[in-house]
Amino acid sequence: MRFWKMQANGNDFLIFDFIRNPFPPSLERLTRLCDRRYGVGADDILLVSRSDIGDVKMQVLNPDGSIGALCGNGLRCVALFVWEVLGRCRPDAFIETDVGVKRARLLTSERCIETNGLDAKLLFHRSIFLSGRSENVVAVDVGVPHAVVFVRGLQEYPVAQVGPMIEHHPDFLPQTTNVMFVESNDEGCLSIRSWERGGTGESFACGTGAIAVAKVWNSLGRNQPSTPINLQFRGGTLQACEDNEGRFSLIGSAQIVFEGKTHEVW
Ligand SMILES: N[C@@H](CCC[C@H](N)C(=O)O)C(=O)O
Repeated sequence: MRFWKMQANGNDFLIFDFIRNPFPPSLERLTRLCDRRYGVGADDILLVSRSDIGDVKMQVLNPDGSIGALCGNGLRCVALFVWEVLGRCRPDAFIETDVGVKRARLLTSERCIETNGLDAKLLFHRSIFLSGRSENVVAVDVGVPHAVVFVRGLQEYPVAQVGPMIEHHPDFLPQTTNVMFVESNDEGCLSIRSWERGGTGESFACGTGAIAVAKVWNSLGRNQPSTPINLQFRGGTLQACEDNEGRFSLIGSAQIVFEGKTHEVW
């Protein structure tokens, strides 16, 4: 089966075209391809299928087989797929997700893609206790759940240890949560390391995570809504901006890395 390996700010995906492939393999077989040694390697699988209300529908499949209702970086990859692979007209793409139709727009001057209409809702702010430490966490719903944690010494922070503890913490039940570890410098610039739920682990960027952090930062009065915020991830910078109605736009890059075909006995 054909697939497209894509990346958006280092958050990498395998895209499968369920529009032109009438006999897709099982989801279990697809997720095995996320493995970086036994498969192709990807943070998530993105399934592109027909939509009655948008250009295409995007479904997000995590490496452990769970479903994500939205993927901020994935939206830009699917928009590029709609333009480059499906050959639809630019500069807009309307992508159906489990949390509504999102618009993507090519910004030719910057070779970037902007997505719009992304909602973020603050849920709770509390201290949570983990083995031997406690962290202040702000929970934000961006279609998928996020926990935003401000830390010091981000580059040395034990993301791989603390990430899974917060991901599976009982305060987030019945769901698990993505976790954004954030450090602000003296000038108010925000650096983020993202821990993604569902078997992904630490990723190089997270689009919905960028919006969660921007929402918290605006709600703390550290930035005026309608003023764009730059969020520095390991995989590069994403720009988020909240409009008057509290909805976000997100700007970042996306790229098709290569096209492949799985072996018949895979
Ligand atoms: N694994 C996430 C969905 C993917 C989030 C993504 N990387 C993004 O850019 O927003 C989940 O199941 O919540």
